[in-house]
Amino acid sequence: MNENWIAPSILSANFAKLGEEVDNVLAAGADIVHFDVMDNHFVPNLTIGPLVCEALRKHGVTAPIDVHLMVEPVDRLIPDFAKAGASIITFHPEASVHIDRTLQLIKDCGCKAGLTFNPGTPLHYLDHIMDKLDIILLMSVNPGFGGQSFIPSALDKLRQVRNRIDESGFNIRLEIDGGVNTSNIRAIKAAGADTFVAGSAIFGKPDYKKIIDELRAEMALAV
Ligand SMILES: O=C(CO)[C@@H](O)[C@H](O)COP(=O)(O)O
Ligand SMILES: [Fe+2]
Repeated sequence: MNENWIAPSILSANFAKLGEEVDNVLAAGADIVHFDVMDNHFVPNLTIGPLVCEALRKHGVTAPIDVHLMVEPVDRLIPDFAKAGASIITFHPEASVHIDRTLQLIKDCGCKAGLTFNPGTPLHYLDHIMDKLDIILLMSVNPGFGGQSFIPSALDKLRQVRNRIDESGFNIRLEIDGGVNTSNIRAIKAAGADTFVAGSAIFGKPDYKKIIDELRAEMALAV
């Protein structure tokens, strides 16, 4: 697997042919599948649940599925997503009453666990739980919709989290989600991200291999 992961957000895919869309982005060089779950309560939109995750597995998708839960409450969906084939499950601290318990639940279900931060969510939620994290997801848009513009303050937040990860000594991936495209991925990489969600930037283009190659080429220029 590549060191830096490109994670197409299927929120921007054509849902009428989702299996084919996922096959195509993976064949084009994507590393993992980013799966946005919205409940019209925690965020003002409604998307897909465990049945769709299971359907992708039954369709033959073997790549890691990165489930980004934007739901509240969060705990009762975790076993369902694990059974449906999720590989990584992240949730927002505001959606869990007991963050440590929710992280442990994800791990007990056999998945990699992560915490997701909205642009305005403080990083103190990282205190005391770094040892339970496999991934930290920083949102660079407010959650709920694809196709929004990258919020520049996310770059400083990325640098802060990169420092915290490096100082902790734990092996934790750092994922960025929202408004990622060829014009900003170099700065995002330089700020410390290693996992790059991109929805509209990839599914909005006719040639998935061309855009994924372009994203990787830009990323490689980061210093
Ligand atoms: O979680 C979310 C939105 O809430 C994201 O995963 C978006 O779906 C990313 O889409 P783009 O901003 O890349 O179009
Ligand atoms: Fe997402």
